[in-house]
Amino acid sequence: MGSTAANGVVDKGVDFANYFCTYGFLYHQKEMLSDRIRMDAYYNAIFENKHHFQGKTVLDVGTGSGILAIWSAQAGARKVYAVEATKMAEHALELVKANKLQNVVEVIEGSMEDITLPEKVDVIISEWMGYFLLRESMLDSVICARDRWLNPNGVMYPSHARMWMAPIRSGLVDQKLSDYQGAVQDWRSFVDETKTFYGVDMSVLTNPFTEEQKKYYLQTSLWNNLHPDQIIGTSMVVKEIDCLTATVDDIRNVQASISSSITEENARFCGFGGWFDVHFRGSNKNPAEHEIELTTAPSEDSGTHWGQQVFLLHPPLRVQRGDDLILQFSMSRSKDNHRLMEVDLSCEMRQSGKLLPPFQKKFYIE
Ligand SMILES: C[S@@+](CC[C@H](N)C(=O)[O-])C[C@H]1O[C@@H](n2cnc3c(N)ncnc32)[C@H](O)[C@@H]1O
Repeated sequence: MGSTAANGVVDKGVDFANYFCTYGFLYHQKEMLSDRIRMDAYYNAIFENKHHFQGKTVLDVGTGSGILAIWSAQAGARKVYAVEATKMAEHALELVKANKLQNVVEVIEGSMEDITLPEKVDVIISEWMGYFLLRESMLDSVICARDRWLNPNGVMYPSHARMWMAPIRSGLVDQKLSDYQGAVQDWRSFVDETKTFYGVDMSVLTNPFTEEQKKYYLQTSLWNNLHPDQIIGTSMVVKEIDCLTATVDDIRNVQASISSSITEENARFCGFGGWFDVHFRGSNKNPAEHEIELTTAPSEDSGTHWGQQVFLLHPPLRVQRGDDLILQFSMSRSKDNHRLMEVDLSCEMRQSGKLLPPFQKKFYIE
């Protein structure tokens, strides 16, 4: 069942069952708390910029276990409002008390959109990023909180975000094609057996089954930890977001005309890798003393729980160093679940100065 009705209104009950429920489990919070790159970035952003926190009021949007609220208090905040939609709020409260910060951190169980604070805040901190930055659409809640509760000179943690893409090579392209072919082959045997043993001809469902499997194996983006060697062209910035000024309309549909030059000789172009970074810079009026970056780019020795999203091309193409890829990128929210995304790509390739006909691909970020 989708969480978004035909008129675009989100059904909060379904959204809770589909999206929030996993955040109510400690094992899921632990996964995020164990991501050293994520943790170090937020920790350093707070403790290397204590001037933003000392004596200030802070709002932590989606506090989960309470970690960012606790760090904000330890960095000297006067008051921290820690808002969490799920029952994880109860664990956050226990953790706050166990760390003797209950006089500073107030845990509020409820949806950010529904709750009321007694005052405006100087800092909004949140870890709202999903796969390829915008999956989960949690930034909407942070924007809503900012518009309602941030003081005019307040700062956002993080303050900026970017989406990136680059052409890649990947053996997943062969594996997924083979998985798809195997599923279709298996369906044929299933149709034969059902007719033989149970007297029902299922072949009328062959096309819908094939379409379903095609979407699953060939058009759904994949979580992957890419090695930097798998990148075969220059990286492209797809979207830049200033968290202090962005609106929900700015992020609902992401569109970009971008290009990449192939940097590898005679490479197999298997698709695109997508990732993001965020920065903690404070604001123009109130800059950070130490700017911190959290990147989820392919890395040789360390990865984040976000990994990268891989969009595979079937069939892969042979490319040469100096070839240009000219890309029209469009990402919008899935019609029946605003937290999932659909990506449309149109790609033209200039090989040895010659423009080849464009190809179009549709992908789903599920
Ligand atoms: C990615 S987790 C981050 C948790 C914690 N801040 C951390 O950094 O470890 C996001 C949390 O925000 C909560 N959340 C998402 N949208 C929310 C909303 N609109 N109101 C309140 N909580 C929300 C989720 O339930 C989840 O616990």
